[in-house]
Amino acid sequence: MIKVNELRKQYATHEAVKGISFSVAQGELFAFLGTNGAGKTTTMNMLCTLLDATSGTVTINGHLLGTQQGNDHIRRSIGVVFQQNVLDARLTVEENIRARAATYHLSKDTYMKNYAFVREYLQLADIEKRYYGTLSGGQKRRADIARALIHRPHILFLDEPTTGLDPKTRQFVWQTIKRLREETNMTVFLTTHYMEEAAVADTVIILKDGRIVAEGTPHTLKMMHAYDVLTLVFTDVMHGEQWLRDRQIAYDEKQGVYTVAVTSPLEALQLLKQAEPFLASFEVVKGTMDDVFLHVTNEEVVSV
Ligand SMILES: Nc1ncnc2c1ncn2[C@@H]1O[C@H](COP(=O)(O)OP(=O)(O)OP(=O)(O)O)[C@@H](O)[C@H]1O
Repeated sequence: MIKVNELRKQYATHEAVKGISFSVAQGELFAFLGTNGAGKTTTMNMLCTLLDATSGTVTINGHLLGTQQGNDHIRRSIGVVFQQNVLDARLTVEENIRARAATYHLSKDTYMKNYAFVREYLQLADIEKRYYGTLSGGQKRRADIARALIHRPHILFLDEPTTGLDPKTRQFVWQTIKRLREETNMTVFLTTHYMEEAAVADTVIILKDGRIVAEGTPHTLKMMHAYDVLTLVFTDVMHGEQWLRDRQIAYDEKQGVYTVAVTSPLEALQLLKQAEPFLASFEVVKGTMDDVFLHVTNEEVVSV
């Protein structure tokens, strides 16, 4: 659905995107992560035809970005939800969506059908007649997503869609995205700072200073860059410490709790079997996408 090759963006003296390449398959949930200022929004704006690339090639849904005709086709193929709310505060939600639909020259029948679709998916019944400017942040987000979907695009771009929302609204946004993907096979390109959102993506890319520093499934990234942690409390501390030292197991100790990094739950199990005679309690804590993010953004460039 999306193919990006050696994409670059130079702003005056600053190169914000430094030759990145990746592809996104149809129906994929693709998470684009990065430190502040890494170039996520710049990349997304280039893919959405809002910003000219300095160099590189991009095809979206088979259309080449950068030509008038290609950009027109791409705009019809994509829906975009921006970080900031972009609807007109003085119009109602339905008027905003209708105004958007007009830019795609949808027939009346198609508009009615598509409106019924977004009204149901985004639960607009209680807000469609209200002025956009009077809505809460969560209600605005529902309207923003409905507007992005009114022409039934194949690909939905979401730039930090849940930032600043309460947990219930975040959950609603996520359930809606999940449903859209399951029921319409929509491709979703997402930028986010919430690692738990990235953990459910099919593919994750992590950007730092305009370069890709990691790419893979959440599972492979966690295998490579996050450790599971085994915590141990010993009944017999002397014996426990001696056992760790004898086996040359690196550990941290805080207030009688010993922490050991393990590569898998199976390794934890093997250690637990050995330590069982002098063990009071234990816990295995799984590595997270947070660990991955911190690891790859604090260290040297890592290719996965
Ligand atoms: N119009 C512009 N002119 C000059 N520099 C810009 C412009 N827009 C962005 N930049 C710079 O380019 C870099 C990338 O910015 P961008 O907004 O793409 O990052 P981001 O990854 O989306 O960050 P954040 O997570 O903070 O939203 C930053 O250093 C930013 O200051």
